[in-house]
Amino acid sequence: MLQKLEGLKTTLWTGLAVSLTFAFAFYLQNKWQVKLALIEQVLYGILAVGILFSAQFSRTRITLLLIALSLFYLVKQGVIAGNSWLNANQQWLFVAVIFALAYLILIKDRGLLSIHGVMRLIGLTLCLGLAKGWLYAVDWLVQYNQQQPFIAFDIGAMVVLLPLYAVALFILYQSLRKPALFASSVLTSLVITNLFYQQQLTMPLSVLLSLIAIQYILVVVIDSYYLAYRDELTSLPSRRALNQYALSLGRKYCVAMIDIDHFKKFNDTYGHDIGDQVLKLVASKLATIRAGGRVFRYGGEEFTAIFPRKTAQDVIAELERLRQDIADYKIVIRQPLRKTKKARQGKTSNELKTVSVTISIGVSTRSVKESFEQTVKQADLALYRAKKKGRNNVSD
Ligand SMILES: Nc1nc2c(ncn2[C@@H]2O[C@H](COP(=O)(O)OP(=O)(O)OP(=O)(O)O)[C@@H](O)[C@H]2O)c(=O)[nH]1
Repeated sequence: MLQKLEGLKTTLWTGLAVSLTFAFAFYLQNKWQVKLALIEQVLYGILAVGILFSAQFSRTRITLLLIALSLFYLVKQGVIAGNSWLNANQQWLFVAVIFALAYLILIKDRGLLSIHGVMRLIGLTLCLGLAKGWLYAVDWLVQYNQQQPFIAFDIGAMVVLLPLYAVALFILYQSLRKPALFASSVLTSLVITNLFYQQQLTMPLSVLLSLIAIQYILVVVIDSYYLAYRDELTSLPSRRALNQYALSLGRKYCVAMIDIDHFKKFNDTYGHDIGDQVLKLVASKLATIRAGGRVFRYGGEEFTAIFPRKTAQDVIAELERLRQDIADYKIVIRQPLRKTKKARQGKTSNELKTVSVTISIGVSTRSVKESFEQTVKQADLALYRAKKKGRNNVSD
């Protein structure tokens, strides 16, 4: 049910933003070429800020990535010994980084200074081992193929490309499946790092790493913003965003309170998970609001629409359109057959069922000297009247 590419938008936006940043960097290279020495110094600051900032926000995976970038840069700059070892093991380390990125996509952000942190370090060490094993395996295959040819193509040439494409496809899939800025950013970094490694992208290491590190810092900033102001389930702006928005309203506006009818019964019949999916669908319909309105998730199965510079009379037609749109929407759900023998045996049911929900709406125009909270209260009373009138209607 509802198998959509929910992360498509985030993936495309991230790809576009990163491509534009790099295009811009190329366009402006005359400007920064002369300041390379400064960029090399500033990068230390960017990396340090990124590590502290991401750690503060418990974005462990980003902290780990930035620590790895810092170590790499310190070695490359000769601050830490090991550059010749790095060059000699370039291929191995690159494959290990590819595996490590896939690993980071699979795990969750957990406290670094805890048992989880130790587990993550073990996981990353395993990636190094896995990469070594892969190189040995390919070596062995190449030798075996020379003695008894059984593979038509040059497998040796695929030693990096094969894991790279496999992991890139895996991360692309994860990134498209659900909106996740982290996965989308890792994907773009993987593409960029590969272009750099293949020498198709020529720019100083310090500039490349600065752009990548800034990208990860932005991921933390944007994700934190969304965490604070977006409702996680519906992706609509949250109650906090509503309160913030209310402060920017002028004297003339109207408020609509929107509530799903008999949602408790719906949850009881189909289960909380299906209830969640339906909430998401209703929210996505409400997000198509016109007439200059903005919709927020007020809480539970209640939403609020604000129309600046409008009266209730101006927006009733639009609210009616939304109400009708949702009432007409046939939602296909996969109903679990909990009581059947098949279900008891742990087999999932494939029974598809079409359901629909309705909404009731109460709308109120702000009166002179009325506070935002008072207008919301009036809209709530109108909603109560809509429910009393039999639900699935708009009341003012
Ligand atoms: N699945 C799901 N259910 C939720 C969520 N938030 C609130 N609910 C449920 O929404 C239901 C609200 O029920 P009520 O306030 O009694 O109202 P109602 O059943 O919609 O009936 P009317 O509003 O009178 O039409 C409760 O069962 C809550 O558990 C959520 O995020 N997900």
